[in-house]
Amino acid sequence: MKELKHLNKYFKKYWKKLVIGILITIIARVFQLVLPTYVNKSISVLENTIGSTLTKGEGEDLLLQYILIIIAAALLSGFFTFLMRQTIINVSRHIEFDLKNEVFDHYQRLSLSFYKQNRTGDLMNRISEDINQVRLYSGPAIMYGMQTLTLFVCLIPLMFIKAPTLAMYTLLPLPILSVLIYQISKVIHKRSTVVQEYLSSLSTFTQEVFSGVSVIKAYSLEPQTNTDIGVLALEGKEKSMNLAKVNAWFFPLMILLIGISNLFVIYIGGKQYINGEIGVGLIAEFVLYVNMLTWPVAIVGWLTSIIQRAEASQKRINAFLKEQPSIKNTVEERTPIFGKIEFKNVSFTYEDTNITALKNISFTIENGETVAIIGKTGSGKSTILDLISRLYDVSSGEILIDNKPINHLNLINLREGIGAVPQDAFLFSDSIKNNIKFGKENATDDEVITVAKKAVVHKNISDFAGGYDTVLGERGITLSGGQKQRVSIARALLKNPNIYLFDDCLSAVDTETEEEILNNLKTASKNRTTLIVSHRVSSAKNASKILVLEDGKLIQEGTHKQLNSVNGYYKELYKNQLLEKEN
Ligand SMILES: Nc1ncnc2c1ncn2[C@@H]1O[C@H](COP(=O)(O)OP(=O)(O)OP(=O)(O)O)[C@@H](O)[C@H]1O
Repeated sequence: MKELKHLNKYFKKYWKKLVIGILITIIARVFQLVLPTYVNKSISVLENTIGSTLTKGEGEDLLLQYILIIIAAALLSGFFTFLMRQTIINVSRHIEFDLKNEVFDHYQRLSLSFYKQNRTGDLMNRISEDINQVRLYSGPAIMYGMQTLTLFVCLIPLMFIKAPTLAMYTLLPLPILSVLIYQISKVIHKRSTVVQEYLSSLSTFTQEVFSGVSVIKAYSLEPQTNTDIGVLALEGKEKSMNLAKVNAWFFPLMILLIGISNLFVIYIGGKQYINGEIGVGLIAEFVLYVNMLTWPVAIVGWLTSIIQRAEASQKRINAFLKEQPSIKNTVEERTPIFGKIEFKNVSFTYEDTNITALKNISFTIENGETVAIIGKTGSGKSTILDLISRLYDVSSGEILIDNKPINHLNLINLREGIGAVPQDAFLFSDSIKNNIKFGKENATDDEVITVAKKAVVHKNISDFAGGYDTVLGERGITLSGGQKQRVSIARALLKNPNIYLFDDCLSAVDTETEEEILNNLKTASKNRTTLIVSHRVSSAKNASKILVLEDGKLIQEGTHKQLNSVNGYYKELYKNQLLEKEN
């Protein structure tokens, strides 16, 4: 129950509704108790009418009266049962909603490294399936628990008062039932955890298949994918069958033990009736009690299993809630940024792979300067941009923005001041307009069109039947790689930040369009610090400074002219790219 303490704050929040719900549960059960007593009384009326203690008319009147009482009590019990669900189950839905929001908010606060370390399927499972298990505890478990408790407290003493010997024999098999159900529930819990884990890996697998469907089709991997899913499905079938086998014991066992209890009532009650110790109506009353008690007794075992499952699920949820973002905003006051960037002996190692992506890098970019970063693939270019956005913190050395250590800046202001265009542009399943407006929610249509023109994508967008309202992604059209990159550039331009980070975002456009965009960027990013990561010299040559990286080290630094005048990586690259162009 240690893990479930996390829910106490929600129980406190909804305590009024919960208390009302519990009171209603008690009232509903008390009305239910009327039925057996009045069935007993009705049978006694029949006995007395046949035995001529009552006249036929009196008997019929009393019978009608009792039947009306039974109907009224049943209606009232039904009404309160309805109210009980409306309150307690409602509370559990509120708790589910709050917990989902809490987990989602927390997910959003966590750093990029958390997402690299955990599978998407697992993140989704904890926020959906695990929270659902917890909901069963916070609603149905409380409701059935209260029902059971009320029945036990009211019914068992009542039975002992009415017929102690009969009560003892009747109740004898019920603890056995409870223990058996508990044991079965334990096995059910174990096996359903296995099924749950399997479902989690199945959803991760299918999600990956659907996301990578174009690769699967391009490589004709459908048969292999089918075989893989077939193997997974078979494994799932076996696990579900194991669960079904143990589930199958649940109801037969219950019916067997109710049967035994009923036999006791009829046999022991019958003997007591023959001896004149009790009336025949009491036997009927006790048969009804047995049936009323069976489900609550079984539920004791079931509740234990629900609580265990909820505990396990809450443990998984708490594990993520305890995760602290590795990048934290420790500065409350606003620190708008202007654009000077300085790297001082910066080294950076990715914790998960232990790859040292940057080794002792130092450079300064003045406010409003345009700098290009060039280097072989994997040389650490994107890592430099990620460190400027503080997606990661340096392992050693220091980054200064406007002469202040980067971690002394308000993280939100820092990121607000940066317009980043990543290498693999990500667009949401929404209209093109909204995708661009992601950079500035309240932008006008004219502003959107202006930046789209600067990113040289306006014509492409206008050619679509839906224009800027064309929906992208799963629900709509797919843009080409170059179009995506340009929409992504338009998004950053709309933000109008003080620092632009363009990560190889012109790689999928032809050189003419590249030239046009670069010219537009020159005016758009005037007086804005701009970093352009590229493999092409054409993107870099006009920068006021070019940084050349190799294997995480800064091997050359200077203008196009300077670097071209000395032998080295840059001159070689320029020569090769010129040759390529001529050919
Ligand atoms: N999130 C990550 N986790 C672990 N290692 C990473 C991560 N991102 C990059 N790396 C590793 O760090 C090194 C530098 O990667 P980086 O992406 O900075 O290179 P790059 O110069 O931008 O390459 P490219 O030109 O191919 O984009 C590579 O060896 C890469 O495998």
